Amino acid sequence: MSGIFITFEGIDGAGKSTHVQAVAERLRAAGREVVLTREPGGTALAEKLRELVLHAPMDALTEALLIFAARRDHLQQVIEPALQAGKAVLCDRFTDATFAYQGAGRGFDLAVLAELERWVQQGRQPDLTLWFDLSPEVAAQRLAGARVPDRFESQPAEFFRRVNEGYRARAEADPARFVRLDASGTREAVGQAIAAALQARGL
Ligand SMILES: Nc1ncnc2c1ncn2[C@@H]1O[C@H](COP(=O)(O)OP(=O)(O)O)[C@@H](O)[C@H]1O
Ligand SMILES: Cc1cn([C@H]2C[C@H](O)[C@@H](COP(=O)(O)OP(=O)(O)O)O2)c(=O)[nH]c1=O
Repeated sequence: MSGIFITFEGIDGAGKSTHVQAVAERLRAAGREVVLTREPGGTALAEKLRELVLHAPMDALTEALLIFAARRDHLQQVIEPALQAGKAVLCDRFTDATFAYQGAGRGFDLAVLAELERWVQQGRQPDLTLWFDLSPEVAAQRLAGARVPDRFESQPAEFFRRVNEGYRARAEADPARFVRLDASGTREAVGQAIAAALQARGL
């Protein structure tokens, strides 16, 4: 069985974590070995970088470099070996998040991000990206009281509107890879849309 790389994307509170497990169970039931991971993070080194990125003040280039450094380690230590071994890798966020948060959200140079993407990923892209498209207002309502906000979650709604539009631009640039989910529906409706998308790809 060949490996498959699926990423989950969307603004904070869009519902990604809620659905990762169900996708894992579906793939396991179909006989696949599944690796569940996340970014920034997924290795000991990348989790240390995650702590810094989420909590230490820094400028935009430093932030982008740390995120891509974490990604490089994650790809080499976890993602690539799992894919070579024929496993399914489910990753809560990947490079589309960098284009959406650092690029569209913070206004960092997209051309520099594209160059870092090329260096770090050497052509590796997810096979499928599930984009949970949700308005910042609904996401904020869902998150209210749910958890302590990190450096990103404490941003104003306008920031998340830009981030969501950043995701839209990435999805429009690569429609074959992306599935846009209307994340404003019930958990059941979103789950059904995900199941349909997986089924359409023979998963
Ligand atoms: N379709 C939905 N309708 C209402 N609440 C939801 C829905 N999906 C998720 N939630 C809730 O919204 C919050 C954020 O969801 P979560 O999956 O943690 O988002 P993310 O991982 O994208 O940040 C959680 O409290 C979750 O239980
Ligand atoms: C992967 C990635 C995440 N982020 C941000 C988005 C999130 O606010 C934060 C952590 O993501 P996430 O794992 O979704 O946090 P949580 O488990 O609290 O939902 O990192 C970036 O800014 N750029 C990136 O490239």
